[in-house]
This record gives sequence, C-alpha cells and structure tokens, in this order.
Amino acid sequence: MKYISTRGNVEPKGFIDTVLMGLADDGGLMIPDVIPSVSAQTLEEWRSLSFQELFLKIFSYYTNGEIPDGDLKELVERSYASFRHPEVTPLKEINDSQYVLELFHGPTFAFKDVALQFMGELYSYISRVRGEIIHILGATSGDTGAAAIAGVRGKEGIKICILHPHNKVSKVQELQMTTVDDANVLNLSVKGNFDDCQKIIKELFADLDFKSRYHLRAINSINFVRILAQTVYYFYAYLHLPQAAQGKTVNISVPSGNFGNIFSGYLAKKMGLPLGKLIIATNENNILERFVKTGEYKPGDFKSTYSPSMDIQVASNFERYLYYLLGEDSAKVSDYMAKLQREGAITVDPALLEQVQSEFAALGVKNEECLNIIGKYQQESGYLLDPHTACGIAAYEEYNGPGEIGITFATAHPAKFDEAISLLKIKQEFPAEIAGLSALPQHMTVTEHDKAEIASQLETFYTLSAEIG
Ligand SMILES: Cc1ncc(COP(=O)(O)O)c(C=O)c1O
Ligand SMILES: N[C@@H](CCOP(=O)(O)O)C(=O)O
Repeated sequence: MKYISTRGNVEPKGFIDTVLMGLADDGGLMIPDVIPSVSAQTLEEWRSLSFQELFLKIFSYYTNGEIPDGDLKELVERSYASFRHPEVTPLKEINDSQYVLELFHGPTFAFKDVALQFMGELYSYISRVRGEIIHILGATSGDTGAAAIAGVRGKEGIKICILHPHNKVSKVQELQMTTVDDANVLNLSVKGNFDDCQKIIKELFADLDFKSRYHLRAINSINFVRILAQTVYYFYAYLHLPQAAQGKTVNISVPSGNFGNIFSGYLAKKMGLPLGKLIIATNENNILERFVKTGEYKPGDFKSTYSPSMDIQVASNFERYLYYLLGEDSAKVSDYMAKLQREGAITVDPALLEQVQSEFAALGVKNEECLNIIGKYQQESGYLLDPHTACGIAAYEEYNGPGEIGITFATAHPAKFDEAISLLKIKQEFPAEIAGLSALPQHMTVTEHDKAEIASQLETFYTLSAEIG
C-alpha cells in the first residue's frame, strides 16, 4: 500500500514515511491509495480477538511489512500495558439498545490515549531503528496534548512542544500537561483559541524549509496513523455487542471536534464494518452540524462551552472526508480548499448533500442540554458522563431509531471536567492520578498568538534538544 495526499501533489509514500511526514507537504492530508476491504467472514473470525490482537490484524493491511510482526506486537503490547482496564476499551451496556464504549481508561483519562500511547512507542521505534530525529509539534484543546506528552515524556531521541489555548482548557487538562517536568517537553500556552493554535502549527508544517530543518513531526489527527489506530475500537465495539444485538442496525454516536475520531469510523465502514449511521455530536461550535444539515461548511464564531475539548470551528479532518465525497478527485479537493481559504466558506451541491446525509447525522448540543443529560443519566442509572460524552448521548437520543442499537463513545472521564459537573452540585471522586496533580509545580510559557514568536521558541527548544536527545 502507498499513501497519497488529498491534494494530489506528493509522491506516493510508504507507511513510515507517511508517519514522519504528518501534514502532507502540499498542505493536504495523507490517505491510503486504496482502502483495504475486510470480508464478513474475516470479521466473524475477529470476534474473539483481544483489543491488541485486533489492532495487529487491522494494521497488517496498512504497514506494508515495514515493521516486522514481532516488533509491531511488542509496540502494541507496551502501548496498552498502561491502561487501567484489561479490555482497553470496554463496552458497557446501559440497556438492551444503548451501549457506551469507554475510551478513557488510558493514562490521561481520554480517548486520545488509545492512539497516542501507540504513537509514542512508534516514534521511539522509528527514532531507534531509522535514526530519525523526532521533534513533535502539536496543538491541543486539552486532551491530545496531555496524551501525547504522556506518550513520549522522557523518551530518548524525542522532543515535544504542545500549544494549548491559554485559560481555555480545563484545570485538570492544564495540570496534566504542565506538571510534567521532563526536559524533552515544552508547553506553550497561547493567548488565543484552539483554532489559532492549530492554524499556527499547520503554517509551520507548511513551511517546508522550517519543517525539515527542525524535523517537525505531527501527533495531531492530521497524521494518518492517529486515524488508523482509532479505527480499532470501532471494530472492537461492533464485535463485542451481545448476540441479541447482532444483525440489528448499529449506529455510533461520536463526540466530535476536529472530525478525527468520526473519520476513523468512516474509514472502518469503508473497510467493510457494517455500521448504520455515524452520528456527529458537537457542542455549540456546530460547524459540522450545519454542514450536514445545509451543505455549507463555514467556520463560525468561537464559543467557550462546558465541553472545551470540542471548542473547535475548523475541523482538520473534514478535508479527508471531502476527498471521498468528491469522488477521490484531488484537483477538486484543492479547488474547494483554496475557495475555503479565499472566501471563508464552501458549499456542496444537493446531490452531494444527499450523500452526506446518507452517511452522517449531526447534532450541536447546547450547554444547558449537555448539563441536563449529565444530571438525568446520573440520577437514572448512576452513570456519570463527562460533558463531551453527554453531547454524544444527546445526539444518540435524537437519532437512534426504534429497534436499532446505539453505541455512544465516552471520550473522556468526568474527573477531567469538574468545572461543568460541579454546576450540577454532583460531588465526584477523583482518581488518585488526577487528585495528586494540583500539588505539583507547573511548567509552561505563556505566549502571544504570534507565529514568528512561536517559531523562535521552537528554534531554541529544538536546538537544545540535540544536546538532550
Ligand atoms: C473528550 C473529547 N471528546 C471529543 C473530542 C473530539 O474528537 P475529534 O477531534 O477527533 O473529533 C475531543 C478532542 O478532539 C476530546 O478531547
Ligand atoms: N480535541 C483535541 C483537538 C485536537 O484534535 P486532534 O485529534 O487533531 O489531535 C484535543 O484534545 O486536543
């Protein structure tokens, strides 16, 4: 398998080179040239596999043998040894038509750990085996940053710089990132919002001279391996439904921001996983809901909500979906993206909109509704949802039809977002790993929202890294 860019101007690459490239050098996003197909019989054979075994099966379609089987197995085993649940991503039954896939049992209590624990191991492996310098640059609305740092802190040959929006992440998220005192970690707290942080890193990646001089590597979902690692739990969830649910339509509701998690579901479906609707749940930053309902993709005004990790207006992975929606025509994708840049909005025609609506449903959940859902589920079933998951549940309630099975992804543990939970006067118990954070000193540099200033901070940090790494 080779990997190509959504914009068509990158020579086809192998798996490891795609990981290293991150953002495609032509400004697009890397995707496989052909999506492999998993037969119904193979799926049936996968039912009894553990999460780790399933991971290896799925990756075997994508890695071209560039990582020997034994090495990949070792990386996967190490990645999930740090999870607190033996199943890694357990499926919980709420009732016989409603399930929650808990994705928060990793070191930083959010779904990002699933892909980023593996990416940390993978980067470390690539650094060791290929002698590549790994200087990670990432942007976060709170969870990616914490998980990426946890995945690579203290690892030889790797440095990581994460930009987060100043005072716009939850207290626990900030502490998880900034109490790490390893010398290979730099936290920049940027005066702006997540979209500003993401825009700056994309511009720095697009400066090919800067990118190659400082060996910039991506950990955000612009990196295809993030998307691929996230497909594993779609398969896992589907294959672990009880027998009574099998054969029914299975819809998945996914709290969404950068469109990475749900794009993994789209990929899983294209590989042959027989899912019903993919339900996009957002908060009041509802660009994706507006797109699915009207065909217009237009970033709106940024709003701070109770689910800060989804406070995103410009959904990075939308371009990957656009590629498939436009019939895998990279010239058309380039035109649409140029128009978006020029005019601030793009619209798809009615025939394409019909296709979008056959593939996705979407709901932008208001702050008040988010709290109502948390309160309701806590009272009725004793299950405490985090505010992102609550948006997912609201969208499930809106779109799951009678006789259908709905799986909502629980993308974070509620302890990360007590700012919202405490508004309901719910007193939650904090896991020890989180409770202990507030006693630790924090390390971060507050920075203007200014690309040149950030580039200069990176130059200093990455130059120093040569001595450390
Ligand atoms: C807890 C949580 N839920 C949902 C999302 C949205 O996921 P995605 O950006 O992959 O759409 C994020 C951040 O991305 C998150 O941290
Ligand atoms: N919500 C994310 C935003 C970045 O998303 P990514 O999937 O592209 O890494 C976060 O928590 O940082």
